[in-house]
Amino acid sequence: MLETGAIWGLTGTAVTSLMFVCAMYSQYVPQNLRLYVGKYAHKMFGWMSFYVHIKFTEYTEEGLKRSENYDAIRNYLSTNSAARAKRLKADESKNSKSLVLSMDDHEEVEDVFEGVKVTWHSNMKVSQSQNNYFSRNTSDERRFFTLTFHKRHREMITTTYVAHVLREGKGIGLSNRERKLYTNNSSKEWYPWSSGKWSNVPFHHPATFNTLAMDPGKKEAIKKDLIKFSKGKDYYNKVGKPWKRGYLLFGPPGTGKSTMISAIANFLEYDVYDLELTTVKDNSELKKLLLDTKGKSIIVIEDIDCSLELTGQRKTKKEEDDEDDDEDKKKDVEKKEKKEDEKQSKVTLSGLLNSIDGLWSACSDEKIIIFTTNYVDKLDPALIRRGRMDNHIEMSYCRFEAFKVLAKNYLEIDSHDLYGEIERKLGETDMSPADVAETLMPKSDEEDADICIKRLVKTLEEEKEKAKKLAEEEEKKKAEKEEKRKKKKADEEEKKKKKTEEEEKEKEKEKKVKDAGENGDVSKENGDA
Ligand SMILES: Nc1ncnc2c1ncn2[C@@H]1O[C@H](COP(=O)(O)OP(=O)(O)OP(=O)(O)O)[C@@H](O)[C@H]1O
Ligand SMILES: [Mg+2]
Repeated sequence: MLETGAIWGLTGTAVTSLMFVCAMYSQYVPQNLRLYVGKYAHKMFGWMSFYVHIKFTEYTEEGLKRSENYDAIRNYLSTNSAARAKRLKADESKNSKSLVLSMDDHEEVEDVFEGVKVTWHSNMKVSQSQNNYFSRNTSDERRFFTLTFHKRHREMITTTYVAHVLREGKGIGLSNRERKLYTNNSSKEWYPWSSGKWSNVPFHHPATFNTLAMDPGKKEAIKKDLIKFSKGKDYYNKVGKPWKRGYLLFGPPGTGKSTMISAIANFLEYDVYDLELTTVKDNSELKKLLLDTKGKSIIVIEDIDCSLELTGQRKTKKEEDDEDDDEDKKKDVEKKEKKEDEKQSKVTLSGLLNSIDGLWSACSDEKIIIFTTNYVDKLDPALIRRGRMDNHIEMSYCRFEAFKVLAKNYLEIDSHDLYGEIERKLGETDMSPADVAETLMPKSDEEDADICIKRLVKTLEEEKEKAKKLAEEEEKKKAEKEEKRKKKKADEEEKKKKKTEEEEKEKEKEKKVKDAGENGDVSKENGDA
């Protein structure tokens, strides 16, 4: 029986000999031969082994683009199996809103799927590469996951399991990602090395459907519509419709159109693309911008009536207003308008419609497009027809139901003695939720809910008075205008009458002269005779 000391001695000798053989092998055997031996040794082990290995690399073949599959697997493992790993790595990814804990390099975890056990290894290989620019060697860390399983499960693992891991991992990545607010750059900045067509910042708007003040029934209907849309991938496929939905938000200023967009983005966890049409040069630029948007996003065009000359009606209105002005003034306005038109983008209504339709038919990703406007009547019907803008939502002045939400948000109260009076007054006055919210907000620590509610009652009274005065002034102006119009008409008729009289007089005069001439001729003829 060997003693412990002797065993250690023998082991040490064996290890030293092995190291010596390895050193000799790499020193004296040519590299080509080593590669050859390595290749066949690998093949032989493959034949003998019962296990299959699949490698998923961090970067794609070209080495430039990060592999989406690698990230999906990392997400999957960090949620499902990484808790079992002994060493974890905390990644503070640029696009992730929280820390991602994943397996550290050279760790291994097991996963079980439909009763089959598989093993995931996380590997890291350092390769030396020549940096041409500085003519020096740099080391390059390449990471990859290896999936190992018994070869009798090959069919199930390569199809069902891998698809399951990628799908789950992508889903986890989406819910974990930091959402973005994108704004379009002018085409002068569209370089690959700069921010490209869109610049982005993290999207952190706190608005939610809970804080949005509007009719509860309407709010629920919108939420249901959004849920149905976001889960409707198969349904849209089945009916042959691109997976998109258009919303038109209209209403007076300060009624919560922009707030609603943020609430929708937070509800669905979508990115927001805020498209500023006035910086888009032409229709083709618009198309490129829209095609460069990702799925699970909302594309917003705010104040669509101001972004483009979309309607003929607006001109008509201007013409009506200009009716009373004198010619010089009219010419000045026309000149100014022409200059502004030249400065504006060349995007046209048909260009916008084509881009929207073309975009959706080209890429059927999960996208919502939202237009907002203060004047829905001014929009061309082609722009807002169903199919393009499927859901028309009116954001209205603050009524009692909306007020209750604001009072709960801003003052944390559900009732007050003055609620009855407020309900009546809100029905008589058109005050926007933005104004009500501002009045309700405590302006100092000393102000409590009671003070703020009383201030609102007072403001509502003032607003009612103001509206009354405004209506009276409007009425007066209208009457004056009507008077002016009637006077103008009477003057014109008087002028016309005078002109007709003068013309008649002139005609009579001419007739007399003619008659006199004819009589003169006749008497002359008679005299001659
Ligand atoms: N319905 C609402 N619910 C909650 N807050 C609101 C609502 N409407 C307005 N507000 C408050 O008023 C502010 C202005 O509202 P918002 O910008 O959404 O109005 P808008 O309809 O987009 O106005 P505009 O037509 O001028 O763009 C918001 O920051 C929000 O605090
Ligand atoms: Mg707005």
